[in-house]
Amino acid sequence: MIPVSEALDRLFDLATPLGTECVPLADAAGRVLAESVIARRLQPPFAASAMDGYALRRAEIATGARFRVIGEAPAGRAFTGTVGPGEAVRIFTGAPLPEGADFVVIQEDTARDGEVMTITEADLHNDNIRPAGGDFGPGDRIEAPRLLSPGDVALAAAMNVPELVVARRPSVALLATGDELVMPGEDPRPDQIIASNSFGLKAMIEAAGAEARMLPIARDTEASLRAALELAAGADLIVTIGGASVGDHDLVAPVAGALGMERAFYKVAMRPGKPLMAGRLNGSAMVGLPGNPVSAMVCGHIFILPLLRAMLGLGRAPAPRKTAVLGIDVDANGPREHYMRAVLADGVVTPFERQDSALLGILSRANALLVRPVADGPRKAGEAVEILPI
Ligand SMILES: Nc1nc2c(c(=O)[nH]1)N[C@H]1C(S)=C(S)[C@@H](COP(=O)(O)OP(=O)(O)OC[C@H]3O[C@@H](n4cnc5c(N)ncnc54)[C@H](O)[C@@H]3O)O[C@H]1N2
Ligand code: MOO
Repeated sequence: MIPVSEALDRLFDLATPLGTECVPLADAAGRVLAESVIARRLQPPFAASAMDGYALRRAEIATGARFRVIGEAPAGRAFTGTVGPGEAVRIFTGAPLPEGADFVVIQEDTARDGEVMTITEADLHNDNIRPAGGDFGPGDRIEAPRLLSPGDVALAAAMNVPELVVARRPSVALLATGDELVMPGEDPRPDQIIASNSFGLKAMIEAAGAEARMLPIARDTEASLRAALELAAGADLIVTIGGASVGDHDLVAPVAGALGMERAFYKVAMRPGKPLMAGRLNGSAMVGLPGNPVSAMVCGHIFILPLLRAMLGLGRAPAPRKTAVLGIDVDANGPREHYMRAVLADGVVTPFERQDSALLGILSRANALLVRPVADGPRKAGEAVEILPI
């Protein structure tokens, strides 16, 4: 068994760069920016009114002061004249500030009677003007690499950049193994169960910006497993599920080995997830997940997601952790790092009593993993601990 951090390092070594592609802005959110975006314009391109009101000269503002309204400036149509002494232009949010004006009085502080506007309350705190270039200017950048948020996409649009260069999505082949498995919706025999892991992992992998392809379930024979692994050829990452342990029907390691898998590691000091393996098979990275449903999903959080982020160019970093306050006393931990299914509420983390790695009901109710380091002593409620939001 090797420590989780060492397994992760060896896994990152399997990540090869994916190359890039160009996508329209409308499809860019959630992708990883591969080339920095460079603004092509000034924003705002002119000094603009931030409010609906009247543009005029600051020096003339006083309660009761009267102005002649000489024109209108809606957004998208500039007033082309100049505002002189005693004059104001009716202006709307987003419109260019007319020549001669250096202040916008909001309409709530005015009264209007025909062509005459009177200031009912002089408030000089805010000129209500957005300066030209106050947001960004030509050459300003959104730096790559970066997971594009909806806000980033809006910024790139405002920068007048219609297409972005992003990392290609990693392709992941998901291969469930086991004679006991049938697909959801099928009619299982009394000694069979429903294959659930590939569905949870597909959801997790696709949320991370990769493409997951579910292969047909491989049966517990060398021929079936070999045939399924051949179908996975060409994937950036092959993820097998189950058949990783030491039983007579656990064939993933021997079959992958016979097909030429170069092993990076097998067995990690973690709980759940001990029989995890990884390596390289015919140019693809390969991870063999344990079959227990919670083990597979926890290994997904701890290994698959960081690996995908590394492949996407986001760097070699473990799943981000946070600190929380322990809600109950917990016993000492053993020789494997323990990821306990837990509920995090208002900064307090409370692990479930039952931690069997077959319990998907508990995983579904959990929103965090409480991380217990190797050989950690007993901990009391109220102590600070590390957690991983899931
Ligand atoms: N003698 C030992 N036995 C076991 C050890 C050990 O060290 N010595 N390790 C245990 C641990 S820890 C785990 S985890 C499991 C992992 O076993 P496998 O990876 O070989 O997984 P399977 O035996 O194929 O399946 C385990 C369990 O999970 C169910 N399963 C498998 N695939 C799926 C799927 N796609 N969807 C839903 N459920 C699935 C399977 O039916 C079994 O119940 O080994 C322990 N044993
Ligand atoms: O490590 Mo197994 O993955 O505990 O259930």
